[in-house]
Amino acid sequence: MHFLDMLRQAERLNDSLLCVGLDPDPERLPGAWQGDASRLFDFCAAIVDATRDLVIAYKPQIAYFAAHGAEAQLERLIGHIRRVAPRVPVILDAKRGDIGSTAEQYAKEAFVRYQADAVTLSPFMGFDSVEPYLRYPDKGAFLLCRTSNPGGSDLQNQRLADVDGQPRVYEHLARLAQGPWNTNGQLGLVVGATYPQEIERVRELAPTVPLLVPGVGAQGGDARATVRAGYRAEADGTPRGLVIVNSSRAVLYASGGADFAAAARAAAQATRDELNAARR
Ligand SMILES: O=C(O)c1cc(=O)[nH]c(=O)n1[C@@H]1O[C@H](COP(=O)(O)O)[C@@H](O)[C@H]1O
Repeated sequence: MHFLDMLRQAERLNDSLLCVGLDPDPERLPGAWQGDASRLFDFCAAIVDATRDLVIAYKPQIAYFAAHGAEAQLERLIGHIRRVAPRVPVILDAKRGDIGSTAEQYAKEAFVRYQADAVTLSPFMGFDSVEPYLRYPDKGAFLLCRTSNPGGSDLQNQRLADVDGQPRVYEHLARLAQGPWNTNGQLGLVVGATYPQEIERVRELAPTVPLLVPGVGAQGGDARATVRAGYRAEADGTPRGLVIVNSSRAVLYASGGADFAAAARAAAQATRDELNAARR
């Protein structure tokens, strides 16, 4: 199934725009697991079990596993998501971006090794660094566009003097992702919840691509403003412009105690409801 169809299906199934980010920091694991990197799978699997009917997607961040030599736990975790939430897509947050021949290897890593449904990419090196991912016709690729961190504006907000209308870098990128780069409808864009006005601008320039929006919860982004700026429904209620709103730490570490999974569920439910309230 094409990644976009999978997203739409999960959105309907769980009535949700919430993506739970799986960023397990050993130092923040609950109770006796604290500091034990062999428990990353156990922790994340418990979070998935507690939230699987509340989410449009899961987004494991590869660095949290690779930093601890825990890639096998990431593979196991994605297998676990397949078993307990087979209709929820997995976005591998890898933020890759390299020349074509190396990108071929990264694409294989994301889509063959980890069996992810989509990946995050830095578009800084241009279209030939993105194209190898598009050779997997059912998979998605989210290009960093206007990121949630303050330093995102250092480059992304600069104007391009040589392009018609002198757009900002992120505006130019939104146009490319909606048009010439989106050869098979596989592209999405990453826009931070911390900048709702820029989400609105990206949605204007890229009316139909899915937007992955991190930054609610721990980074303080506004959930309602995010949905109002980025979500677009068709007349029959079918989403035309989807937003996938990620929250990681605010869900994962809602409690540091034995009730961590129940607390994660409550946090996820509250965020899902807040997002839904904004689109109705
Ligand atoms: O690509 C991303 O997912 C991403 C882009 C961005 O602009 N900002 C951003 O925070 N992220 C990721 O989204 C997650 C945010 O985590 P929390 O701030 O804990 O919700 C982390 O995994 C970040 O790496």
